[in-house]
Amino acid sequence: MIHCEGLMKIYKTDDIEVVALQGLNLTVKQGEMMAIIGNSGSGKSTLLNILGGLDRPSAGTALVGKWDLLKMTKEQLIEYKRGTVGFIWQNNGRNLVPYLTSLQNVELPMLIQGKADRSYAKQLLAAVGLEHRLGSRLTQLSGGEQQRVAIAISLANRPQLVLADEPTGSVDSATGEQILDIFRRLNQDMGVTIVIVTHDLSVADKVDRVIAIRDGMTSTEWVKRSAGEASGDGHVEESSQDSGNALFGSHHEEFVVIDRAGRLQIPKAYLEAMNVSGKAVLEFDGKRVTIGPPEEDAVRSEPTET
Ligand SMILES: Nc1ncnc2c1ncn2[C@@H]1O[C@H](COP(=O)(O)OP(=O)(O)OP(=O)(O)O)[C@@H](O)[C@H]1O
Repeated sequence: MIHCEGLMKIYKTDDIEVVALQGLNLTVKQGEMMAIIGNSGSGKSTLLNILGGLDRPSAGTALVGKWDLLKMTKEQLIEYKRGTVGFIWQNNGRNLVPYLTSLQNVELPMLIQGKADRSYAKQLLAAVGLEHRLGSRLTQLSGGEQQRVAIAISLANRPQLVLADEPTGSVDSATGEQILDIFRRLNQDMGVTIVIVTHDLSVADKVDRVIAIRDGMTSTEWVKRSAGEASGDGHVEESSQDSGNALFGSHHEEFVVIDRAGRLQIPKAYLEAMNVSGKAVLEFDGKRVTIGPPEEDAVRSEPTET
């Protein structure tokens, strides 16, 4: 469904250039529900905006379904935004028209497309548990209910892909959980691919896969283990918070992402602990690669006896 390779985004202002994505690789399968996490400024929103057709990539490959996001014309971009992809923002104001009812809000994108379908709009509101609030104006709905209307709106034009930017960011944790359960149901029932960008680590339990972005590149990936695997021998390797292993415990298997050119990101904490900067020594024993400081640095960093 999504294939990004070597994706670059450079923002140019008068006198500076900001490299927001620097060769990012990402593949998302059709029908997958996954999350992207990362520190502030790591490039999550930039990636989501590119996938949503709201921003243009600078270079690389970005394919979504049949669309090539680097080569699309303006007209194709409009068609893509209306028909292929649905977007949910943290800030409801961007999703919803406050003086319309829930039902009118869901019908609006259909009308813009010239494809009014009241019964499908009702069906979507029922799917998010709001069949009893069809005629309510948005001001009469709670934050969580408004977010559910936003989910129904994102599905109005039957997109194959839904992108959600911090969908649980402005609701309490119980409501956040409900929203994620709705996503999961829609993902299973309608087969829609869902990509969630979030700071909320509890999202990990609700998705198939979590990918971390660091400095504009995908760095680490956690894949949810099946119930049998998770209970296995219960052995979980401990490592620093920065590597992320401690984030999701034994329910997820952690992988480092290696791009086609063989590049990977080593967590800063590991490099500092090894006293490695600039260059390192790699050893391969036929099965595993070990990385360490160059010999003279290793000797220098060893404690001296007195
Ligand atoms: N329109 C823009 N013009 C210039 N720089 C930008 C622009 N948008 C984002 N950036 C920069 O690109 C980098 C990535 O920003 P981005 O918003 O994608 O990060 P993020 O991971 O979504 O952060 P947050 O979690 O805080 O939303 C940051 O250094 C940011 O300052």
